[in-house]
Amino acid sequence: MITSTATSSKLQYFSSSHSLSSLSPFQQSSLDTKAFTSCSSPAKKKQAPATTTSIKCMAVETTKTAVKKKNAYEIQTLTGWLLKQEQAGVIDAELTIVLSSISMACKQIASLVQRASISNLTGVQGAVNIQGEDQKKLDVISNEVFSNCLRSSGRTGIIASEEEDVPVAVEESYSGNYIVVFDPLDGSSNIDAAVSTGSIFGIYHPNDECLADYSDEDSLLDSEEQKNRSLCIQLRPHMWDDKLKKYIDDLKDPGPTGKPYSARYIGSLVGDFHRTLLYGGIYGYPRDTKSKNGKLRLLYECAPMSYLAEQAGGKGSDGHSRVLDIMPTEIHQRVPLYIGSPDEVDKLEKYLA
Ligand SMILES: O=C(COP(=O)(O)O)[C@@H](O)[C@H](O)[C@H](O)COP(=O)(O)O
Ligand SMILES: [Mg+2]
Ligand SMILES: [Mg+2]
Ligand SMILES: [Mg+2]
Repeated sequence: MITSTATSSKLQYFSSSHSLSSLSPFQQSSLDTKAFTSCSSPAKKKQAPATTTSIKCMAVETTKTAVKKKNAYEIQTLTGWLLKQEQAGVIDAELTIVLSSISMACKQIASLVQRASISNLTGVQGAVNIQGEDQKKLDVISNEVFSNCLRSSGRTGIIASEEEDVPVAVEESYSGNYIVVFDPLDGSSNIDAAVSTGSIFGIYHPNDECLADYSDEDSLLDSEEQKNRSLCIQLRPHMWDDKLKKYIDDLKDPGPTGKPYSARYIGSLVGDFHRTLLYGGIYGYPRDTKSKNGKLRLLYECAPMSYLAEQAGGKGSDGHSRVLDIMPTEIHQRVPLYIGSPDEVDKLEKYLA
Protein backbone atom coordinates (compact mmCIF):
# COMPACT_ATOMS: atom_id res chain seq x y z
CA MET A 1 0.00 0.00 0.00
CA ILE A 2 1.17 3.48 -0.71
CA THR A 3 -0.01 6.44 1.21
CA SER A 4 0.91 9.94 2.08
CA THR A 5 -0.58 12.91 3.86
CA ALA A 6 -0.26 16.58 3.35
CA THR A 7 0.70 18.33 6.49
CA SER A 8 -0.52 21.75 5.60
CA SER A 9 -2.41 21.54 2.36
CA LYS A 10 -6.14 21.42 2.29
CA LEU A 11 -6.09 18.45 -0.02
CA GLN A 12 -5.15 15.00 1.12
CA TYR A 13 -4.77 11.93 -1.02
CA PHE A 14 -4.18 8.32 -0.25
CA SER A 15 -4.20 4.99 -1.96
CA SER A 16 -4.40 1.56 -0.49
CA SER A 17 -3.29 -1.60 -2.18
CA HIS A 18 -5.21 -4.78 -1.60
CA SER A 19 -2.56 -7.18 -2.68
CA LEU A 20 0.92 -5.82 -2.21
CA SER A 21 2.22 -7.72 0.70
CA SER A 22 5.50 -6.31 1.92
CA LEU A 23 6.66 -3.01 3.34
CA SER A 24 8.41 -1.01 0.69
CA PRO A 25 11.52 1.08 1.17
CA PHE A 26 9.23 4.04 0.54
CA GLN A 27 6.97 2.98 3.38
CA GLN A 28 9.89 2.32 5.66
CA SER A 29 11.55 5.60 4.96
CA SER A 30 8.63 7.95 4.79
CA LEU A 31 6.88 9.40 7.77
CA ASP A 32 5.27 6.53 9.62
CA THR A 33 3.53 5.40 6.50
CA LYS A 34 3.90 1.79 7.56
CA ALA A 35 1.08 2.51 9.93
CA PHE A 36 -1.22 2.34 6.96
CA THR A 37 -0.26 -1.11 5.78
CA SER A 38 -3.36 -3.23 5.57
CA CYS A 39 -2.48 -5.34 2.61
CA SER A 40 -3.77 -8.65 1.50
CA SER A 41 -2.30 -11.08 -0.96
CA PRO A 42 -3.84 -13.79 -3.06
CA ALA A 43 -3.79 -17.03 -1.06
CA LYS A 44 -0.27 -18.39 -0.64
CA LYS A 45 0.83 -22.00 -0.19
CA LYS A 46 1.27 -22.94 3.45
CA GLN A 47 4.92 -23.21 4.42
CA ALA A 48 6.18 -26.40 6.01
CA PRO A 49 6.31 -26.05 9.78
CA ALA A 50 9.73 -25.27 11.20
CA THR A 51 11.50 -28.13 12.91
CA THR A 52 11.98 -28.16 16.68
CA THR A 53 15.68 -27.48 16.20
CA SER A 54 15.12 -24.48 14.08
CA ILE A 55 12.59 -23.10 16.52
CA LYS A 56 15.14 -23.42 19.32
CA CYS A 57 17.78 -21.72 17.22
CA MET A 58 15.41 -18.92 16.42
CA ALA A 59 14.59 -18.53 20.09
CA VAL A 60 18.26 -18.18 21.02
CA GLU A 61 18.80 -15.74 18.20
CA THR A 62 15.79 -13.76 19.29
CA THR A 63 17.07 -13.47 22.86
CA LYS A 64 20.52 -12.40 21.75
CA THR A 65 19.27 -9.68 19.53
CA ALA A 66 16.30 -8.61 21.56
CA VAL A 67 17.82 -5.30 22.55
CA LYS A 68 19.11 -4.51 19.08
CA LYS A 69 15.76 -5.23 17.47
CA LYS A 70 13.64 -3.45 20.04
CA ASN A 71 12.34 -0.94 17.55
CA ALA A 72 11.22 -3.66 15.20
CA TYR A 73 8.56 -4.69 17.72
CA GLU A 74 7.07 -1.25 18.05
CA ILE A 75 4.12 -1.96 15.85
CA GLN A 76 2.21 1.09 14.84
CA THR A 77 -1.42 0.91 13.89
CA LEU A 78 -3.26 3.31 11.66
CA THR A 79 -5.43 4.37 14.58
CA GLY A 80 -2.36 5.09 16.69
CA TRP A 81 -0.76 7.05 13.89
CA LEU A 82 -3.91 9.08 13.28
CA LEU A 83 -4.20 9.92 16.95
CA LYS A 84 -0.58 11.10 17.01
CA GLN A 85 -1.20 13.29 13.96
CA GLU A 86 -4.30 14.70 15.57
CA GLN A 87 -2.49 15.43 18.83
CA ALA A 88 0.27 17.14 16.85
CA GLY A 89 -2.33 19.31 15.13
CA VAL A 90 -1.51 17.93 11.68
CA ILE A 91 -5.06 16.76 11.08
CA ASP A 92 -8.31 17.56 12.84
CA ALA A 93 -10.66 15.15 14.56
CA GLU A 94 -13.09 15.21 11.64
CA LEU A 95 -10.43 14.08 9.22
CA THR A 96 -9.32 11.37 11.63
CA ILE A 97 -12.83 9.96 11.56
CA VAL A 98 -13.06 10.12 7.77
CA LEU A 99 -9.71 8.36 7.43
CA SER A 100 -10.70 5.71 9.95
CA SER A 101 -13.86 5.00 8.04
CA ILE A 102 -11.86 4.72 4.83
CA SER A 103 -9.44 2.32 6.47
CA MET A 104 -12.41 0.21 7.51
CA ALA A 105 -13.63 0.20 3.90
CA CYS A 106 -10.17 -0.80 2.65
CA LYS A 107 -9.97 -3.69 5.10
CA GLN A 108 -13.36 -4.95 4.04
CA ILE A 109 -12.53 -4.64 0.35
CA ALA A 110 -9.17 -6.37 0.85
CA SER A 111 -10.95 -9.24 2.52
CA LEU A 112 -13.50 -9.48 -0.29
CA VAL A 113 -10.73 -9.47 -2.89
CA GLN A 114 -8.82 -12.21 -1.09
CA ARG A 115 -11.70 -14.63 -1.10
CA ALA A 116 -13.27 -13.53 -4.38
CA SER A 117 -12.80 -16.78 -6.20
CA ILE A 118 -14.22 -18.99 -3.44
CA SER A 119 -17.10 -16.59 -2.82
CA ASN A 120 -18.07 -16.43 -6.47
CA LEU A 121 -17.24 -12.73 -6.59
CA THR A 122 -15.17 -12.83 -9.76
CA GLY A 123 -16.60 -11.89 -13.13
CA VAL A 124 -18.90 -9.18 -14.32
CA GLN A 125 -21.95 -7.75 -12.63
CA GLY A 126 -23.83 -7.32 -15.88
CA ALA A 127 -24.03 -3.53 -15.81
CA VAL A 128 -21.99 -0.81 -17.49
CA ASN A 129 -20.85 2.29 -15.60
CA ILE A 130 -21.13 5.87 -16.83
CA GLN A 131 -17.74 5.52 -18.48
CA GLY A 132 -18.74 2.57 -20.58
CA GLU A 133 -16.85 0.00 -18.52
CA ASP A 134 -18.34 -3.40 -17.76
CA GLN A 135 -18.61 -3.36 -13.99
CA LYS A 136 -17.15 -6.32 -12.18
CA LYS A 137 -19.09 -7.73 -9.24
CA LEU A 138 -16.32 -6.47 -7.02
CA ASP A 139 -16.52 -2.95 -8.50
CA VAL A 140 -20.13 -2.74 -7.39
CA ILE A 141 -19.62 -4.29 -3.96
CA SER A 142 -16.50 -2.22 -3.25
CA ASN A 143 -18.39 0.91 -4.18
CA GLU A 144 -21.12 0.03 -1.72
CA VAL A 145 -18.64 -0.76 1.03
CA PHE A 146 -16.76 2.50 0.47
CA SER A 147 -19.94 4.59 0.32
CA ASN A 148 -21.43 2.98 3.42
CA CYS A 149 -18.29 3.46 5.46
CA LEU A 150 -18.07 7.11 4.47
CA ARG A 151 -21.75 7.69 5.22
CA SER A 152 -21.46 6.06 8.60
CA SER A 153 -18.55 8.35 9.47
CA GLY A 154 -21.04 11.23 9.62
CA ARG A 155 -18.28 13.55 8.41
CA THR A 156 -18.80 13.41 4.66
CA GLY A 157 -21.18 15.67 2.77
CA ILE A 158 -20.65 14.61 -0.81
CA ILE A 159 -19.15 11.49 -2.28
CA ALA A 160 -18.16 10.93 -5.88
CA SER A 161 -17.11 7.57 -7.19
CA GLU A 162 -15.93 6.04 -10.41
CA GLU A 163 -18.94 3.75 -10.19
CA GLU A 164 -21.59 6.46 -9.68
CA ASP A 165 -22.87 8.59 -12.54
CA VAL A 166 -22.96 11.80 -10.50
CA PRO A 167 -21.75 12.99 -7.10
CA VAL A 168 -24.04 11.84 -4.33
CA ALA A 169 -25.07 13.95 -1.36
CA VAL A 170 -25.02 12.10 1.93
CA GLU A 171 -28.40 11.99 3.72
CA GLU A 172 -28.81 14.87 6.14
CA SER A 173 -28.75 12.74 9.28
CA TYR A 174 -25.28 11.41 8.36
CA SER A 175 -23.95 14.44 6.57
CA GLY A 176 -20.65 16.15 7.33
CA ASN A 177 -18.29 18.59 5.69
CA TYR A 178 -15.75 16.67 3.70
CA ILE A 179 -16.01 15.80 0.03
CA VAL A 180 -14.49 12.44 -0.80
CA VAL A 181 -13.77 11.21 -4.32
CA PHE A 182 -12.74 7.63 -4.84
CA ASP A 183 -12.00 4.76 -7.11
CA PRO A 184 -13.17 1.91 -4.90
CA LEU A 185 -11.32 -0.78 -6.83
CA ASP A 186 -8.59 0.19 -9.22
CA GLY A 187 -7.29 -2.50 -11.55
CA SER A 188 -10.53 -4.43 -11.48
CA SER A 189 -10.35 -5.32 -15.16
CA ASN A 190 -7.55 -7.74 -14.28
CA ILE A 191 -8.84 -8.89 -10.94
CA ASP A 192 -9.88 -12.35 -12.10
CA ALA A 193 -6.18 -12.96 -12.83
CA ALA A 194 -5.25 -12.02 -9.23
CA VAL A 195 -3.42 -8.90 -10.32
CA SER A 196 -2.75 -6.26 -7.65
CA THR A 197 -5.68 -3.97 -7.05
CA GLY A 198 -6.20 -1.03 -4.73
CA SER A 199 -8.47 1.78 -3.66
CA ILE A 200 -7.66 5.40 -4.45
CA PHE A 201 -9.24 8.39 -2.80
CA GLY A 202 -8.98 12.13 -2.39
CA ILE A 203 -10.45 14.21 0.43
CA TYR A 204 -11.45 17.80 -0.15
CA HIS A 205 -12.63 20.55 2.10
CA PRO A 206 -15.77 22.07 0.61
CA ASN A 207 -15.09 25.11 -1.54
CA ASP A 208 -11.37 25.07 -1.15
CA GLU A 209 -8.97 25.68 -3.95
CA CYS A 210 -7.50 22.22 -3.65
CA LEU A 211 -3.96 23.42 -3.62
CA ALA A 212 -1.41 20.85 -2.61
CA ASP A 213 1.87 21.70 -0.96
CA TYR A 214 5.03 20.52 -2.60
CA SER A 215 8.07 19.78 -0.53
CA ASP A 216 11.32 18.52 -2.00
CA GLU A 217 12.81 17.59 1.34
CA ASP A 218 12.57 13.88 0.70
CA SER A 219 13.52 13.09 -2.83
CA LEU A 220 12.53 9.45 -2.71
CA LEU A 221 12.26 9.35 -6.46
CA ASP A 222 15.83 10.47 -6.88
CA SER A 223 16.77 8.80 -10.12
CA GLU A 224 20.49 8.88 -9.35
CA GLU A 225 19.92 6.13 -6.83
CA GLN A 226 17.65 4.09 -9.02
CA LYS A 227 19.61 1.69 -11.11
CA ASN A 228 16.80 -0.15 -12.87
CA ARG A 229 14.94 2.36 -14.90
CA SER A 230 11.79 0.98 -16.31
CA LEU A 231 9.29 2.13 -18.81
CA CYS A 232 5.83 1.39 -17.53
CA ILE A 233 3.48 2.66 -20.16
CA GLN A 234 0.25 1.70 -21.84
CA LEU A 235 1.45 0.57 -25.25
CA ARG A 236 -0.57 1.47 -28.30
CA PRO A 237 2.30 2.91 -30.37
CA HIS A 238 0.40 2.71 -33.64
CA MET A 239 -2.02 5.27 -32.15
CA TRP A 240 0.60 7.65 -30.72
CA ASP A 241 1.77 10.91 -32.13
CA ASP A 242 5.30 11.13 -33.51
CA LYS A 243 6.71 12.99 -30.51
CA LEU A 244 5.74 10.27 -28.09
CA LYS A 245 7.00 7.60 -30.46
CA LYS A 246 10.37 9.32 -30.63
CA TYR A 247 10.57 9.59 -26.83
CA ILE A 248 9.83 5.91 -26.34
CA ASP A 249 12.20 4.88 -29.14
CA ASP A 250 15.00 6.85 -27.49
CA LEU A 251 14.36 5.23 -24.11
CA LYS A 252 14.37 1.78 -25.63
CA ASP A 253 17.43 2.46 -27.74
CA PRO A 254 19.49 5.24 -26.16
CA GLY A 255 22.55 4.63 -28.30
CA PRO A 256 25.95 3.17 -27.36
CA THR A 257 26.43 5.30 -24.22
CA GLY A 258 23.05 4.81 -22.63
CA LYS A 259 21.28 1.91 -20.95
CA PRO A 260 17.96 0.92 -22.52
CA TYR A 261 14.90 1.03 -20.29
CA SER A 262 13.14 -2.21 -19.47
CA ALA A 263 9.45 -2.42 -20.33
CA ARG A 264 7.16 -3.21 -17.39
CA TYR A 265 3.39 -2.93 -17.43
CA ILE A 266 1.04 -4.76 -15.09
CA GLY A 267 -2.21 -3.21 -16.28
CA SER A 268 -3.31 -1.95 -12.88
CA LEU A 269 -2.63 1.68 -12.03
CA VAL A 270 -1.98 1.11 -8.33
CA GLY A 271 0.39 -1.78 -9.05
CA ASP A 272 2.20 0.03 -11.85
CA PHE A 273 2.51 3.21 -9.82
CA HIS A 274 3.77 1.34 -6.77
CA ARG A 275 6.41 -0.42 -8.80
CA THR A 276 7.59 2.80 -10.45
CA LEU A 277 7.76 4.52 -7.08
CA LEU A 278 9.99 1.80 -5.68
CA TYR A 279 12.18 0.98 -8.64
CA GLY A 280 12.28 4.18 -10.65
CA GLY A 281 11.60 4.94 -14.27
CA ILE A 282 8.47 6.48 -15.65
CA TYR A 283 4.81 5.49 -15.60
CA GLY A 284 2.61 6.66 -18.42
CA TYR A 285 -0.94 6.39 -19.66
CA PRO A 286 -0.79 8.57 -22.78
CA ARG A 287 -3.45 10.01 -24.99
CA ASP A 288 -3.75 8.28 -28.34
CA THR A 289 -6.12 8.25 -31.27
CA LYS A 290 -8.45 5.88 -29.39
CA SER A 291 -8.47 7.81 -26.11
CA LYS A 292 -8.00 11.50 -26.79
CA ASN A 293 -7.45 12.28 -23.12
CA GLY A 294 -6.05 8.94 -22.06
CA LYS A 295 -8.08 6.61 -19.90
CA LEU A 296 -7.35 7.56 -16.33
CA ARG A 297 -9.66 9.84 -14.41
CA LEU A 298 -8.34 13.13 -13.06
CA LEU A 299 -10.16 13.33 -9.74
CA TYR A 300 -9.80 9.87 -8.31
CA GLU A 301 -6.84 8.40 -10.19
CA CYS A 302 -4.43 10.95 -11.68
CA ALA A 303 -4.59 13.67 -9.02
CA PRO A 304 -4.21 11.35 -6.00
CA MET A 305 -1.31 9.49 -7.61
CA SER A 306 0.36 12.76 -8.67
CA TYR A 307 -0.03 14.03 -5.15
CA LEU A 308 1.69 10.92 -3.78
CA ALA A 309 4.45 11.25 -6.38
CA GLU A 310 5.05 14.87 -5.37
CA GLN A 311 5.22 13.95 -1.71
CA ALA A 312 7.95 11.49 -2.67
CA GLY A 313 9.88 14.17 -4.55
CA GLY A 314 8.61 13.23 -7.99
CA LYS A 315 6.26 14.76 -10.50
CA GLY A 316 2.89 14.01 -12.05
CA SER A 317 2.22 15.53 -15.46
CA ASP A 318 -0.27 15.29 -18.29
CA GLY A 319 2.69 15.54 -20.65
CA HIS A 320 2.71 19.32 -20.65
CA SER A 321 1.86 20.56 -17.19
CA ARG A 322 1.39 19.58 -13.58
CA VAL A 323 -1.63 17.36 -13.03
CA LEU A 324 -2.48 19.05 -9.73
CA ASP A 325 -2.81 22.38 -11.55
CA ILE A 326 -5.57 21.07 -13.79
CA MET A 327 -8.91 22.47 -12.67
CA PRO A 328 -11.52 19.72 -12.85
CA THR A 329 -14.56 20.51 -14.94
CA GLU A 330 -16.27 17.13 -14.74
CA ILE A 331 -16.39 14.36 -12.17
CA HIS A 332 -15.18 11.67 -14.54
CA GLN A 333 -12.79 13.86 -16.53
CA ARG A 334 -9.87 12.00 -18.07
CA VAL A 335 -6.33 13.24 -18.57
CA PRO A 336 -3.09 11.68 -19.82
CA LEU A 337 -0.81 10.78 -16.92
CA TYR A 338 2.95 10.57 -16.58
CA ILE A 339 4.59 9.99 -13.23
CA GLY A 340 8.23 9.71 -12.28
CA SER A 341 11.20 11.52 -10.83
CA PRO A 342 11.55 15.18 -11.88
CA ASP A 343 14.23 14.48 -14.47
CA GLU A 344 12.18 11.70 -16.04
CA VAL A 345 9.06 13.84 -16.31
CA ASP A 346 10.96 16.93 -17.45
CA LYS A 347 12.58 14.91 -20.21
CA LEU A 348 9.22 13.58 -21.35
CA GLU A 349 7.70 17.07 -21.39
CA LYS A 350 10.57 18.31 -23.57
CA TYR A 351 9.92 15.58 -26.11
CA LEU A 352 6.17 16.32 -26.15
CA ALA A 353 6.56 20.11 -26.28
O1 LIG B 1 -7.87 2.70 -15.21
C1 LIG B 1 -7.47 1.77 -14.57
C2 LIG B 1 -8.29 0.91 -13.82
O2 LIG B 1 -9.31 1.59 -13.30
P1 LIG B 1 -10.52 0.74 -12.81
O3 LIG B 1 -10.11 -0.67 -12.61
O4 LIG B 1 -11.59 0.93 -13.83
O5 LIG B 1 -10.77 1.47 -11.52
C3 LIG B 1 -6.10 1.33 -14.62
O6 LIG B 1 -5.76 0.51 -13.56
C4 LIG B 1 -6.01 0.62 -15.94
O7 LIG B 1 -6.95 -0.42 -15.97
C5 LIG B 1 -4.70 0.01 -16.16
O8 LIG B 1 -3.76 1.02 -16.19
C6 LIG B 1 -4.72 -0.81 -17.43
O9 LIG B 1 -5.27 -0.11 -18.47
P2 LIG B 1 -5.30 -0.75 -19.91
O10 LIG B 1 -3.87 -0.96 -20.29
O11 LIG B 1 -6.05 -2.03 -19.80
O12 LIG B 1 -5.99 0.26 -20.76
MG1 LIG C 1 -13.47 0.73 -13.71
MG1 LIG D 1 -9.10 2.99 -11.53
MG1 LIG E 1 -12.20 1.22 -10.20
